[in-house]
Amino acid sequence: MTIRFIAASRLPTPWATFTMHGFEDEATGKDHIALTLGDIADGQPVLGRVHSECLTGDALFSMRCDCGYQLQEAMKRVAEEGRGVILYLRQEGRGIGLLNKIRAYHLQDQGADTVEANERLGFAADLRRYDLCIPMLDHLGVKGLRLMTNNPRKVDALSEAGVDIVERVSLTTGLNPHNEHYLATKAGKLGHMIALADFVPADDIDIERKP
Ligand SMILES: Nc1nc2c(ncn2[C@@H]2O[C@H](COP(=O)(O)OP(=O)(O)OP(=O)(O)O)[C@@H](O)[C@H]2O)c(=O)[nH]1
Ligand SMILES: [Zn+2]
Repeated sequence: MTIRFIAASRLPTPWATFTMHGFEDEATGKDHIALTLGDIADGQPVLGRVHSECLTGDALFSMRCDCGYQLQEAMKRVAEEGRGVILYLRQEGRGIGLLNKIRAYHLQDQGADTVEANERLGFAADLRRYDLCIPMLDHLGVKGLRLMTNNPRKVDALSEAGVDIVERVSLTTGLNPHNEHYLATKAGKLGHMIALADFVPADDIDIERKP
């Protein structure tokens, strides 16, 4: 696998002005990005998130999942700390791609849960890989992560790939009537370490895009 660094630029957001680093995966042709803030190459563990693309949640404000809320919260927390990294991986739909995710959503509209829908389409529940994080983090000089996630498989997969996860930081936000069942399935079938009672409800979150 060859991940090639292409270019970096400023990325002003409502929470901080991040540096955006663009990478290309030469094997798949996919591009991935990292948002960074502060000095993350000083050898100390870095607050971080490894976020999988969810066009519907991240860009279209979908309430079916918690992805957009988690991304916003992760960016906010990194900004508050003044230091951190967010790897944004183009592994849409847990690796099945956008159009297959829409197929899966169609099955979910008819009653399947998120895991059953993937299986009915002939996919495993989760096809993501995390080894591409290693060259990205190496390029950025990150030595260890305090990783914001509720997904134990992500922690294991990243550790197995060679990322030093020094701590798991919970990221429970964005609960709403449309994603309650989805989140319960993640806890029940995918092993996510979440209890619905811990969630910050979506109603309490501002989508802040003021200049
Ligand atoms: N196939 C499929 N993918 C989904 C569905 N809902 C969200 N996704 C994708 O799931 C990915 C996010 O994964 P999640 O399981 O929500 O979260 P996670 O990254 O495993 O764990 P956290 O770090 O706790 O957020 C993104 O790529 C989304 O596009 C769904 O119903 N079906
Ligand atoms: Zn999502």
